[in-house]
Amino acid sequence: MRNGYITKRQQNGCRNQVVKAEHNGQYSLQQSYSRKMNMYSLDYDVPEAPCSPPFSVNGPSLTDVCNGNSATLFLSMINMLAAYSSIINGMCDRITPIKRPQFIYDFIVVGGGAAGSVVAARLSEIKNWNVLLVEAGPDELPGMQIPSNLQLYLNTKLDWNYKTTNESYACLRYNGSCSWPRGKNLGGCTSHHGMAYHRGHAKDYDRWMEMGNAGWSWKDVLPYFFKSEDNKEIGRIRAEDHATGGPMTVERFPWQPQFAWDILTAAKETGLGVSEDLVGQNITGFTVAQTISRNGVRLSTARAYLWPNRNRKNLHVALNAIVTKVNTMKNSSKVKTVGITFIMNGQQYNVIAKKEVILTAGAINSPQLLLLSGIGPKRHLDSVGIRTVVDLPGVGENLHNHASYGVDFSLSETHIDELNINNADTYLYNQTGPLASTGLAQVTGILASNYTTADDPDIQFFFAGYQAICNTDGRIEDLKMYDNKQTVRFIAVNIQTLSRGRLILASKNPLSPPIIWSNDLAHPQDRSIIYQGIQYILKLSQAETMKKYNLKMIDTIIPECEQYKKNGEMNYAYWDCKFRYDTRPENHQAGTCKMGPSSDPMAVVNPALKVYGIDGLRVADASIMPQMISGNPVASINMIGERVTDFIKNDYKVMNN
Ligand SMILES: Cc1cc2nc3c(=O)[nH]c(=O)nc-3n(C[C@H](O)[C@H](O)[C@H](O)COP(=O)(O)OP(=O)(O)OC[C@H]3O[C@@H](n4cnc5c(N)ncnc54)[C@H](O)[C@@H]3O)c2cc1C
Repeated sequence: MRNGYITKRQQNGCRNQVVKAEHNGQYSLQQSYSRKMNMYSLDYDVPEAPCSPPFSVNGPSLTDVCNGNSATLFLSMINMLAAYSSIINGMCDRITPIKRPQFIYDFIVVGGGAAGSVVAARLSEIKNWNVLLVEAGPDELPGMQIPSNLQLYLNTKLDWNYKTTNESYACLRYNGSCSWPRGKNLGGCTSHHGMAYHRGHAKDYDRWMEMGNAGWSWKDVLPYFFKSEDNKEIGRIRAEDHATGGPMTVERFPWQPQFAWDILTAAKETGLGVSEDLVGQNITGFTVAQTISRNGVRLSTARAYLWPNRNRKNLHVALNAIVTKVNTMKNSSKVKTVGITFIMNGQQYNVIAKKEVILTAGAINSPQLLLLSGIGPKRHLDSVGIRTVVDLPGVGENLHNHASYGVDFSLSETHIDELNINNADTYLYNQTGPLASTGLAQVTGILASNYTTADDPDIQFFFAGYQAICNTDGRIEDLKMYDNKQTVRFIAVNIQTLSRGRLILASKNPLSPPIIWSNDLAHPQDRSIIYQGIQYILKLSQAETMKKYNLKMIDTIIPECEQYKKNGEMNYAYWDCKFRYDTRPENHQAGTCKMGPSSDPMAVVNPALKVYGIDGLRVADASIMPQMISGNPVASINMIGERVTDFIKNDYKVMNN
């Protein structure tokens, strides 16, 4: 039976059933929980289905990523039921990885994240093109599909675990080293991210055009956002701003805590404004975000683009396969891409790309791979003993990210754990309730500081709290509880970063992480924008609607910053110090393989995303953005994936067949 597995006890007609199997892979924990015994039974049958086994993917389970305590059995039950649910875990829809590659492909795509999944899926639409997608990590795990588990698998082996170094203006509490998590699995960061759907706005892309990138204006890119989108909320939001029928489902989570709606009321009361749709008519204000999810289940880009095409004979996916080099050949004055080298299951493969290699390994790994392949600044390559193939000074430069600061408030209400038996039961049964959401992380807002105008806003707001997540014992940054009270976090993000850092190789060992220097917050305007965001946050927290919660700001003491307080007053100098000590790097890194015209000596790719000075090699991910867009970037990176495949199809004069 494909869906809905029956337990042994059900088959035996036993009254005290353990796992109540529902239709279509939906389950209920309710009757499996013996209140008297205060424990769960783990009695179940393995399904007889022509699908991959639910635990075929090796990786941490919920019990591994949560703090081991009395809830262990409860967590392992959720993990198991999620794994066996075809709706949540989709074991009948997943791709089957190859055991070994062919010797030659038409196209090789490196990295299966927000861009790579799109590129591999779209290229393999052409039946006579053979496509290999190579991903360093494994497939996504069952527990990752539950929205409330946002970030839960970071800082495990499914994370590249990058750390920046030598920061003078950021993360000073951690000796100038910021944590930069990056997904190392099929889906890349889209299997870990907050799922908020945003596109930036018209001015972002028009700025790219002004930098010399013809064909990237808002008018040019909008059709590609539409191509990937399947919006489920047309009616509540305007049809002309959205599209249906694409692979990326965009919806709202089915559950919001009351506090989420109260933030919107507070925004109205304080004149900060509310928007029904931040990518529609009103690009500023506060809103409950639309999310990239499908019926209450996370929708990574791999799930959206690759899973439906799992049966294509011309699409091969290699997992746990780390690319170590792009191989090139010099013929008179021309350099040409030959293929790649990668390591899978301890074995090294050299695979040829007949047409092109497309790097979609993200803002850290794409430039790292170029450098390892001898494409980058000659002086740096000489210093690590790599022969220069193309002297391209911009590789690894122009690194930037969004940075933010979060203010915590404790509420008068007692903390209630949203991860409880009833909510888990609701989720497993019909993918609704708190587990089908990210709590307050689904609320966002966008406003303009006094450096800009409302049509080009530069501050975004995120929130945290009311998330049905287990205790990770500090492995990821948890919201702390104070006096057993509910706690919430209001975060102000600068979304128009002026500071720039760089990334270089630590050595020529492809498995060593690069040296990353973000230089976050070095530009005073970047800190000043966050400060203006904090003033909006304080205003919001004092709104009439918020009074019932009796919000109390938790002002964590940073000894180095106390000197700036004047008569206890939290002035600009004090906040400025706090931003530098307790910096919150967002996860929107970009710019390290900058797109630009040939006249720009720091450009790495041209507007068709071809790497300068070499044939048959493109980069298409967050690294090509000359300036990160002013919002959450996944939809924009999907758009880049859609665009590059159209560039390629045009170059080869092919139509989909
Ligand atoms: C915790 C978190 C929350 C976020 N929240 C949001 C949000 O709510 N909304 C939003 O829009 N964005 C969000 N983001 C940002 C967004 O997820 C990233 O910007 C986006 O996924 C980057 O896309 P990419 O294709 O450039 O890289 P990735 O998605 O990271 O994909 C790169 C892939 O390449 C693989 N790879 C790297 N090197 C190699 C190699 N040598 N060989 C083989 N494979 C390799 C990686 O393993 C990875 O799978 C969030 C990110 C994080 C981490």
